[in-house]
Amino acid sequence: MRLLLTHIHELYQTETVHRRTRVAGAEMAEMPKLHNAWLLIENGLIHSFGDMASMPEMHADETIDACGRLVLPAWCDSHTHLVFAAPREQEFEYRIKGMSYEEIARKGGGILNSARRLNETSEEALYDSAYERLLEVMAQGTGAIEIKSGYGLTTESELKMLRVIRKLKENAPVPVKASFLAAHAYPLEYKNDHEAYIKLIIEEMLPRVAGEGLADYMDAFCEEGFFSVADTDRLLEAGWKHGLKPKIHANQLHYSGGVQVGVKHNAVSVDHLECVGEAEIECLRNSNTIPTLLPGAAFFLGIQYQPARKIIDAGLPVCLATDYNPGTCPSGNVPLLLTMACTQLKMTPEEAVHAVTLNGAAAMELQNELGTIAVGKKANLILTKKMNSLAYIPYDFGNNPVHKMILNGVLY
Ligand SMILES: N=CN[C@@H](CCC(=O)O)C(=O)O
Ligand SMILES: [Zn+2]
Repeated sequence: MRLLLTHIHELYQTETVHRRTRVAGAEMAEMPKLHNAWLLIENGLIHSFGDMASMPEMHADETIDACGRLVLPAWCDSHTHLVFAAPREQEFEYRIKGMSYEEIARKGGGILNSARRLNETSEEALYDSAYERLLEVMAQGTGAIEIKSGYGLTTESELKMLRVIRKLKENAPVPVKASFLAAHAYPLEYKNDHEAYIKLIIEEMLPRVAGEGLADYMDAFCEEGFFSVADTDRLLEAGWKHGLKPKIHANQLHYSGGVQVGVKHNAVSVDHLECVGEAEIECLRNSNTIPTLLPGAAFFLGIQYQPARKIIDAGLPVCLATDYNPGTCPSGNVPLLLTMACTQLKMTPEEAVHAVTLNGAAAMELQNELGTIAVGKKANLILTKKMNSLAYIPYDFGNNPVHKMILNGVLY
């Protein structure tokens, strides 16, 4: 099956000779592109592309005139909690009236509230609602996604969540990565015995999760009032023993030491990063760990935004992800995330798009398959509505830039 796109107004993120695995620092502002371009897809992969002026004669099963439209790699959303049982709009109201996220959590709300609801919900119902959400975000441009467990908090419920994610992996037309996040909150029955819950995760849950091949990554919410640096240290070490690389929640609410413990364990990414100073930046500079920023959660909680400029100006890569979850960011809308990144984090449109394409792919270790327009990569692409430039996507806020999605070379 060959699909040909012609007269593409701008084709973004093109790579020819030089293949990049991530983009960092000043390079993030430079977005390679071709004007008035063509692109040929064969059997789900990018076959070739170039200038219309030098387009060779070729056969295609279907040809689309992309005049006036942009083509770019689909978004790679590397941090979500897409599987959940119920929304939490009541906590949203509590916060409007002045309660903080941590206060709500201490009273048994927040993550524990989601865990209660998930325990009462069947695997089938969880799958159906998650699949619906996945279809929604795919229609907004998402072409690869990471999904966490962490609303189970018992062995059976964590396994249930991870099986739902596995089923999504099997059935969705986009790559899905799974992270094991039993260390999301201490269940009430372990409130005064943290050691017993850590033991349960390490000795009972992890061997089963790894044994069934249910997770790609080990996650933990390293934060004051949640999992300490010492807890996280043990959990990440145990994850590695079962072949799970770390990818963790760090420095959302405090300068918690989460970045340092993540880097110590060679985490693929450390995510959130509202609280980042010189020590965290220095630590990241000497690592391969990708700083992943989740401005949607900062927006929705009304807390400080992540210092993206400081991180990029230090020569580091920045990845952006939605954090789609029922508590702190009930939205998986990447175009809206791009607007926040530009208006609040002061990232340029090019930096922001790099952060959710190549760097998003890298934060899921999919940089060799996705994230740029390169020969042999998977054809998961966005064909936009008519627009002039990349900047129009974050500028046109609240609106969906997608005209058609191309996933595995198939039009949606
Ligand atoms: N910060 C921790 N975990 C989620 C929120 C989970 C929840 O409140 O349900 C997050 O990434 O923001
Ligand atoms: Zn999260």
